[in-house]
Amino acid sequence: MSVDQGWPAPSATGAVSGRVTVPGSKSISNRALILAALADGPSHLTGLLAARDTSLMRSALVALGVGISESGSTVTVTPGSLKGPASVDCGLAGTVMRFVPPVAALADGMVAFDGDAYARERPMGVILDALRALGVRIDDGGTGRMPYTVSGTGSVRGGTVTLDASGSSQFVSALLLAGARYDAGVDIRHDGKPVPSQPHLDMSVAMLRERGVQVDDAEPNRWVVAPGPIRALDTAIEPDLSNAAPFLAAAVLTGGEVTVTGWPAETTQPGDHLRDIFTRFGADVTQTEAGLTVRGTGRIVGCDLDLSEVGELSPVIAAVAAFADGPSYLRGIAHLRGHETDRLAALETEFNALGGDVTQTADGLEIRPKPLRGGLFHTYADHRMAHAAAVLGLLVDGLLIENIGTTAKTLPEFPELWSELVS
Ligand SMILES: O=C(O)C1=C[C@@H](OP(=O)(O)O)[C@@H](O)[C@H](O)C1
Ligand SMILES: C=C(OP(=O)(O)O)C(=O)O
Repeated sequence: MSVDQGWPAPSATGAVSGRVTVPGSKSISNRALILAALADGPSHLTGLLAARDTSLMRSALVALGVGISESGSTVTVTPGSLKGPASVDCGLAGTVMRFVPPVAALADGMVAFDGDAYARERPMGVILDALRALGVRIDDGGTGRMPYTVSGTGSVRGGTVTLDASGSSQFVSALLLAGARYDAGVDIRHDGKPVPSQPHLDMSVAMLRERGVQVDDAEPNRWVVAPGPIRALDTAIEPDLSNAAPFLAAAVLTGGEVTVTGWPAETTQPGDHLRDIFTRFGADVTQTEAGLTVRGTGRIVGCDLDLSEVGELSPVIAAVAAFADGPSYLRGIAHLRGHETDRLAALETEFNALGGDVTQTADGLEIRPKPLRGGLFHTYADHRMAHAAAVLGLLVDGLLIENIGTTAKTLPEFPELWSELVS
């Protein structure tokens, strides 16, 4: 086995400026695939992300009996009768390991789930218990973790379920996406500390409503999905605004100007919060028909930010904060310990290994800027750790990113797009 010497992160020789087009949103793509698979007819999807997480989702749905074909840039999803036996590889994709079991519960037969080694560490018990409460047979050997099997009978009773989704919004989204197809629909009640990632919940609800599903989310911490058909819908997937973060950060840190094309005027994506976040760090942000433009002003202001709604942005935000004029406090992100890796521990360890001064708190990170030196930055199979490392590498000579290929989880083109923009 060859030893990974690390990918030399390009350093910025001046202000980084340019235009970037990022591919489709992971979160919208995987929701669109699930909803099309459960719909009342074929759906045509354009702009679907082609990356590891979406390819795992496609394979999972095909294994269950869904037809998926591709012609040019259009992916056609044709619902089929859902059947086991089948095996699903979840990789490290939260959207596959959480969103597919409620779909597999509708299949007739047994569906076995497994994934990457670290996927077994990611929290799963809440969604498995919720499915059990809705009448689904699940065997996880009593672990509450992967691997597990879902043994369906072709229908799910559904009804009311109470769960604690403070560990991940995906537990709620998973039930929302399939719930209309359950006999009694689903009435989800959250009981616990606040549910993170509100934009992702809004995304699930909005995408269901676009397909004619009745969802009542008027009461806090409760979502009621009426039973009924999910209408097929031809739709274009928005660019992934969270994956735009490192490119825009390059402008903030180098006093450059970067435009991300096709930024939607309205969206439920958490990445839209970057407009506000980068403004708070001191950048100029403008949105036009051409896209979103971020211009670095030469001043990077230390910030106190509650990132609970937009946790997936945290690694890149932490990298920007490492060069600010004062300390930054990132709060509300304890649930990042259950992401691709324990992101709070990973960011603390890797930034400090370069000479940084980062401390984990109970629910976030304190980042006190210090001069950083080069070295090998470990990425823990986490695409967003790689993005954070690339951002640091702009201003730190000799930074090597271990396993840059991990960016294929949601943006396989990252190394090329990054090199093109920075050099
Ligand atoms: O529903 C989704 O598509 C996602 C929800 C969020 O999960 P958590 O609520 O577990 O953070 C987010 O971090 C993840 O990248 C994608
Ligand atoms: C947390 C993330 O992914 P997942 O969908 O695997 O949970 C992420 O992309 O930052």
